[in-house]
Amino acid sequence: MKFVDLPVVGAKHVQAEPVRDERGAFARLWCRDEFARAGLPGELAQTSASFNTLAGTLRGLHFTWPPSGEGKLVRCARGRLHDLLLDLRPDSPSFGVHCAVVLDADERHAVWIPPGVAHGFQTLVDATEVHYSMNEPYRPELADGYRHDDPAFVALGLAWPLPVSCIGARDREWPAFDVQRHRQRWAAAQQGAR
Ligand SMILES: Cc1cn([C@H]2C[C@H](O)[C@@H](COP(=O)(O)OP(=O)(O)O[C@H]3O[C@H](C)C(=O)[C@H](O)[C@H]3O)O2)c(=O)[nH]c1=O
Repeated sequence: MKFVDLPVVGAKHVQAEPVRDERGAFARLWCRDEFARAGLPGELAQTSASFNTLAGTLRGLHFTWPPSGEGKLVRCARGRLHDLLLDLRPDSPSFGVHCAVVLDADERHAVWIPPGVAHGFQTLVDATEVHYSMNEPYRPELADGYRHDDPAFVALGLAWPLPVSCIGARDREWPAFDVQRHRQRWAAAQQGAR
């Protein structure tokens, strides 16, 4: 595997390196020691999958408050998707930075999303399946989100490749992002964890 830094500090594009032969190919998708050497958690706690019927389906933007240490390795298991990260960690050098990677099932690459970084994706073809591997169990009480088209993010240049064909009610109704309020909640969550 190759680990390529993304503009969001700590995020990586994890590129599979298939070994091909007459039968097809073989590729390692996760390795405790290789991940540890790349500075990523060397253990996994949960894996999940989402099944998305229509091209243009949008899920996100989701993140977790401190003290969550939940990072996500996101992979496209079928189809293609536009995978987007937005750094919502006020103490990060890349706070407010967003970036996106196209994940295609045929390439078998993945994206590592560090804890506290908002994640969303939009499917680019019908019947796209997304697999998640998390290094900590899901903690719903720390999970939160903002709208994919929040004006504050649009002002940062955040955009999506297709018109949204399908989006869940919760993802339509997240509160507006306010940077001061976000910073305050983040600091309070960090204090509460101490
Ligand atoms: C994440 C998660 C969810 N759930 C339950 C909670 C809901 O009842 C149901 C669907 O959850 P949610 O609507 O959050 O699923 P998505 O909207 O697909 O969110 C996912 O896609 C976005 C882009 C992400 O980055 C999130 O990490 C990931 O949760 O599964 C669980 O039981 N365990 C879990 O780990």
